[in-house]
Amino acid sequence: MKKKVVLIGNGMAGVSCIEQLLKLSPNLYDITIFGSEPHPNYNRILLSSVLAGDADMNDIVINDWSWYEENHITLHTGQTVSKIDTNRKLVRTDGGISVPYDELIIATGSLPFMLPLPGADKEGVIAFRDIKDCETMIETAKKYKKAVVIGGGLLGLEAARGLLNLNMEVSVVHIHEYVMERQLDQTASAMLRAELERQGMNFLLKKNTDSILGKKRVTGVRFTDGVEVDADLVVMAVGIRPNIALAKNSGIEINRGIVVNDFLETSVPNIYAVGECVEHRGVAYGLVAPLYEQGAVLAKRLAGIETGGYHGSVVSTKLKVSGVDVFSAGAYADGPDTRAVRVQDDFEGIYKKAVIKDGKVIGAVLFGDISDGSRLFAMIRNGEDVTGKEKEVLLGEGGGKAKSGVDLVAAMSDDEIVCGCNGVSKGAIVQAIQEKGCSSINDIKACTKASGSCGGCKPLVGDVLTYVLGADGVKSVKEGICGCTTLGRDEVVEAIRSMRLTTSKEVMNVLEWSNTEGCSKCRPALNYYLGMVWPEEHEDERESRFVNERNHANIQKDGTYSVVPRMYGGVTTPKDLKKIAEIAEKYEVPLVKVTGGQRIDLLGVKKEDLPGMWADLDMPSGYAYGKTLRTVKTCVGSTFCRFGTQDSIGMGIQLEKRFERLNTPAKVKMAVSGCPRNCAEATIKDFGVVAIDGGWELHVGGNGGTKLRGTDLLCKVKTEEEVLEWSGAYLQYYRETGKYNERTSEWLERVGLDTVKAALESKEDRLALVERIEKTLDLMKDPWKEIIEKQELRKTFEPMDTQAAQTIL
Ligand SMILES: Cc1cc2nc3c(=O)[nH]c(=O)nc-3n(C[C@H](O)[C@H](O)[C@H](O)COP(=O)(O)OP(=O)(O)OC[C@H]3O[C@@H](n4cnc5c(N)ncnc54)[C@H](O)[C@@H]3O)c2cc1C
Ligand SMILES: NC(=O)c1ccc[n+]([C@@H]2O[C@H](COP(=O)([O-])OP(=O)(O)OC[C@H]3O[C@@H](n4cnc5c(N)ncnc54)[C@H](O)[C@@H]3O)[C@@H](O)[C@H]2O)c1
Ligand code: SF4
Ligand code: FES
Repeated sequence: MKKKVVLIGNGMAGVSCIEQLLKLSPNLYDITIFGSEPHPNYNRILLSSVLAGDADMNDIVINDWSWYEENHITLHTGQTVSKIDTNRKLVRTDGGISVPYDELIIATGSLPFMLPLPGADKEGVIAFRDIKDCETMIETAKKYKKAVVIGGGLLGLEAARGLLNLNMEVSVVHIHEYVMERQLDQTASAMLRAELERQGMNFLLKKNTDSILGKKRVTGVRFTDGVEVDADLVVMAVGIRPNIALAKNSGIEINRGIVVNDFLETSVPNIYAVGECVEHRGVAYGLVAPLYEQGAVLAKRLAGIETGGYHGSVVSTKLKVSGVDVFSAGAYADGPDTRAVRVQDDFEGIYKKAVIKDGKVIGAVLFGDISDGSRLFAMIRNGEDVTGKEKEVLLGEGGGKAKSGVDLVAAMSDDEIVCGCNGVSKGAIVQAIQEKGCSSINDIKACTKASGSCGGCKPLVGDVLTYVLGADGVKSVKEGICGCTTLGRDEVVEAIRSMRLTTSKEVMNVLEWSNTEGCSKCRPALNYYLGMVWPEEHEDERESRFVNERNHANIQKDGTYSVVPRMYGGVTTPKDLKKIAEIAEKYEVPLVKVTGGQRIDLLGVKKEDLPGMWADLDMPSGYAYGKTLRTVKTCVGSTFCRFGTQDSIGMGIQLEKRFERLNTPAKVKMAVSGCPRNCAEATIKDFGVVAIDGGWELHVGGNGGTKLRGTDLLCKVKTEEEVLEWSGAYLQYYRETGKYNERTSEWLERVGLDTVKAALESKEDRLALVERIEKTLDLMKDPWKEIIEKQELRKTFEPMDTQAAQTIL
């Protein structure tokens, strides 16, 4: 009869150990696994990517249900082991299941540390540890606006970025002056904070939380200095504690974690422990790479294969926030007996530091350019002597660094881990290249999962490829528009054009999307690109749009909507005002507000009231919700103002009537000022028109939002017809070359003003662009009218549908 091995904890470390064991000795044991969570084994690391919208829950499963079946593993999910009877060698769960073991592995992970604050038990106060927490945040963001993340470490910052992507306002509360102080020095930390602030994160530094405010649900946070901030959601990310209660109650020796020796043996015979619950040589790890190393040693031990044991790990980390490159490894802090080589380039926003002690690199911090990360990490782990060539560690000699990445790969043993997040060794990657024909980082990702999580090992995976195939044999890697494809925006649009693809399904099939359903990132993008290339042939895929664009109204924090009717150029009439007032009364609208774009906003409307209200209003949609032309703001201009040189109202109305309903990569705002005093603030708009003597100045690429940008002058023209021609050509060029979700301010910086000017310079080119934009504009219909008229669309606004509609994305 086979011996019985039982694993407590269906998480990353324990299951990885079982995977290794199955590889070494597939038939040695009867295997039983218990997991408290109701899911099969998944990649916890990627919860940050799910929250940020870069991955779906399906993408993060490491071993699905069938894997357990195929390997004859008995899996009990939703079962927490509550007792280990070490005398009778039995485990018992809270659900009443009792199973005997010959060998027992405890891999219960960690518990998030929840600050024991008054009010911490209120609704809306959560940790970020598992799928449930991630789902709670996604759901909360649909209804609420303000999030406070307590803790500016890796987890807190990744949670904050995800919540920003979910359109929440996010404040990060940190107890120290510098965020990520456990991984970064002050210079790198300050650079990181500046970048995250630019992305829209708000920081409350040197703040100690005193209490959580609110009745049943959280409404705010108070600090010990008396300051209070509003909060609809509080995420605590202030560290973790090894989950040791079960071991403790079973008489197993614990300290901070479950104490193990180099062979992962606990104080009780036949009981082992791996993962975050473990304390080895006084260290409890909180990153997966060491846990995989522990698992590999334990697997050998259980398989009866000789092993030198586990001797501890040096760790490296990379923050998984898009647009930010931060890397930290080893002992990064300066000490009395350390010296450092530093490179700082304020122009490019790059900072690199290698800490050296006794001739060896013992730690590194990189910001802005982390391409040296894996090379430095290998040097730290190998303990290579760099005496006399310390500067070359970062600066290189004659262009080359002390040792190239490929040299370092050559010196690595096959067992050494290249991808810490997924536990992939150099040997496994070499095998995938030699036996499965992998020749790019993406091939390796598909075959072995290496580089698929934090991405920090990409340079090292690249070095392994170069080491095996030579520089010419490696296919270059590019980032796809989302995790479902390796194709970039231009390639996808080109394929849509040349292969005449007209639906998202076709694109995903023909271009071999890895996830055949797409994800929340690519689905709306494809819908836009298809509509842009094939305005007549492509049928708008309503289900691919975000909730606001599906419902043609802006969802508010309490789940109600706001209604903004179109008012061309910000001009209204007493008749329309009376009508709006009556409708506001009829539907008991709680708030009527004039917007920044000179429109009237009716806030707090129930979803089921929307179609009726639109019908009563009988006005076009103001599109206050869409990736389209929002408003054309105007000043009073020459009609009334004594400084006005041109009719800015008339010009604004013409522009708005012409481009309303146009789908654009991101929202577009316009303004027209009647003279250079610029009362309509045209120079912070996507397209701003400013009247001058004898003509108009056309300004482009402005943005008054979080990433403030003043416009660039595109050109000066004389007539209103020219304004319409240039604006049409400009918008169409943006539509055809912009990335989905890219505002004109970002697009202009990417493609360059000179490129745009060159594209619009000749009248012939302008007219061709105008002809294409007109073709699209001719097809646009008012969405409110359409919903009022079509019963099947109207139905989706009935109360029963609310839940179903909201779970689509
Ligand atoms: C959002 C997020 C992002 C992260 N990003 C990174 C990253 O980029 N890089 C990195 O290296 N690390 C990262 N980490 C940390 C990494 O996920 C952990 O180090 C790793 O998951 C720990 O593995 P483990 O198996 O020890 O514990 P876990 O993965 O927590 O697994 C333990 C499992 O045991 C179950 N369990 C506990 N007690 C019992 C019981 N009595 N009976 C049955 N089941 C039980 C738990 O429910 C859990 O499912 C991240 C963590 C989070 C939360
Ligand atoms: N990219 C990655 O590698 C990654 C991402 C997420 C999580 N993780 C891991 O998950 C675990 C949990 O992450 P974490 O960031 O919670 O842990 P952490 O211990 O790394 O950071 C917690 C942070 O919270 C701060 N803090 C403590 N008390 C506070 C208070 N009262 N108010 C405000 N700030 C306070 C600390 O100064 C610290 O910087 C860690 O092991 C981490 O390594 C890793
Ligand atoms: S921009 Fe000039 S024309 Fe327009 S309101 Fe201001 S001062 Fe008058
Ligand atoms: S180390 Fe994170 S993906 Fe490889």
